[in-house]
Order: sequence, then structure tokens, then C-alpha cells
Amino acid sequence: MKTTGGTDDQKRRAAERAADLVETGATVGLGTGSTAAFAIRALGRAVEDGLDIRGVPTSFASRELAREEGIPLVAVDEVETIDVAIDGADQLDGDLNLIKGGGAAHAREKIVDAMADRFVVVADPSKVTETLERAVPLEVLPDARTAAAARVSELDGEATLRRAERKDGPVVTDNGNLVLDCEFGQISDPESLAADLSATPGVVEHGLFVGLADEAYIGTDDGVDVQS
Ligand SMILES: O=C[C@H](O)[C@H](O)[C@H](O)COP(=O)(O)O
Repeated sequence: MKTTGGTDDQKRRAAERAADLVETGATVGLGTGSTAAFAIRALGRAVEDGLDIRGVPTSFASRELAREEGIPLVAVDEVETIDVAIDGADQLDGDLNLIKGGGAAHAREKIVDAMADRFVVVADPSKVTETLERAVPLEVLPDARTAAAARVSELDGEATLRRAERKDGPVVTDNGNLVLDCEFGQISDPESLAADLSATPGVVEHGLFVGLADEAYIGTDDGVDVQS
């Protein structure tokens, strides 16, 4: 699993605090990535101790890990409500706007996180920034990759096809699509950029999560900062 700038202890503290929010009977969105994985493991231990929950995985990877951890699972298209979702982020600003999709899972993550009554972001301090500025991942239909990259240029961005590390060729998402990583520099108006990207033909989903997160738990070296 990919790692990022924060330490595992910081990620674990944030994730375990978020997992403590989950009550028996809950339907829980299980995020993707190295930070969310700590929450899945904590929930697995709680299930072993008697917590009765259903997990809704956001990716192939989170489903596999949750299975290993013994968490009962249900697919997102089989639930109408989700009580709490715990998910990581690649970057977050002070208004809890996020960039997600470093693991190419942002399309299903957005479905799950948006359905949740309470969406808690778990992260380490290296993810927190004043203004979002990382590349925004776009999941695109394979046929749309050239047209979508051209639209990104019109929006003053630069799109790069994400390539796989362990095979020749592109990253293919869990949904069979491609990923364009799009540099826009500092994103002064995430809501407006999100609307433009959503309106681009062939874009299945973009990695800007605007107005979705309720709280962020930021693990530090000696505790957890809560932002809401
Ligand atoms: O597609 C992947 C997800 O959006 C992850 O939640 C995000 O990349 C953060 O992952 P990590 O906790 O490993 O930095």
C-alpha cells in the first residue's frame, strides 16, 4: 500500500480515534489508503470483541482488508444509508475541502462518503494545507482521456495519464477506467473547479470533495487534533 509524508503512528492515532466513534448496529463506510487501513484494523479488533457492524468497502483493497479482519460486509448498492464513513485524504484545507484519489479509489469513495450521515476524515499533519494544491485525480472513461485532458488544459490545468508502477501501461481503476492527474497549481475556488470537472464529458468522478466532510481527525505525535 502506498505511504505518504506522515508517520504510521500519526495515522494510527487519527484512525483509531475515528473507529472509536462507531457504535454497535452501525453501517460503516470503510475508506481506502494507508490511513483508513488503520481504522479498518481497529474496527476488526472491535468486531472480534463483539461490536456488531456492517462495513461498506470503498475499493477492492478495503474490501480485502476488511474481509481479512472479519468485518461483515455489504456492497454500497445494497444500502440506503450509511451511519459513519471513515476515510483518508491526500490533502485537506481549513474548510475541510479534500483532494482524494491517490489510490484511484475516489469514485466509490465519493459515493460512500457522501451517503454517510457523518463523514470523518483521518489524516496526518502532512496532508493539511491552507489552499489545496495537489494534482486532482480524474477517473475518466478510456474513450474520454484525450478530450478530458484537452478540457483540463482549457481550465488552465495540465493532465498526466497515471501509469502503473508494476506493469507497462496505465493504472486501471476498480471500475475499468483510467486516471488523469491534473495540476492546477493553487486551487482558489475548489467548488467552481469541481463543477467544471463534473461537467466534463467522460469524467466519471474527480477527486475534489467539497463540502462533504463533517470532521477531520489529524493524528499528531502526541494526540489527535479535531477539525470541524
Ligand atoms: O484513492 C485513494 C484515497 O482517496 C485515499 O484515501 C487517499 O489517497 C489517502 O491515502 P493515504 O491515507 O494512504 O495517504
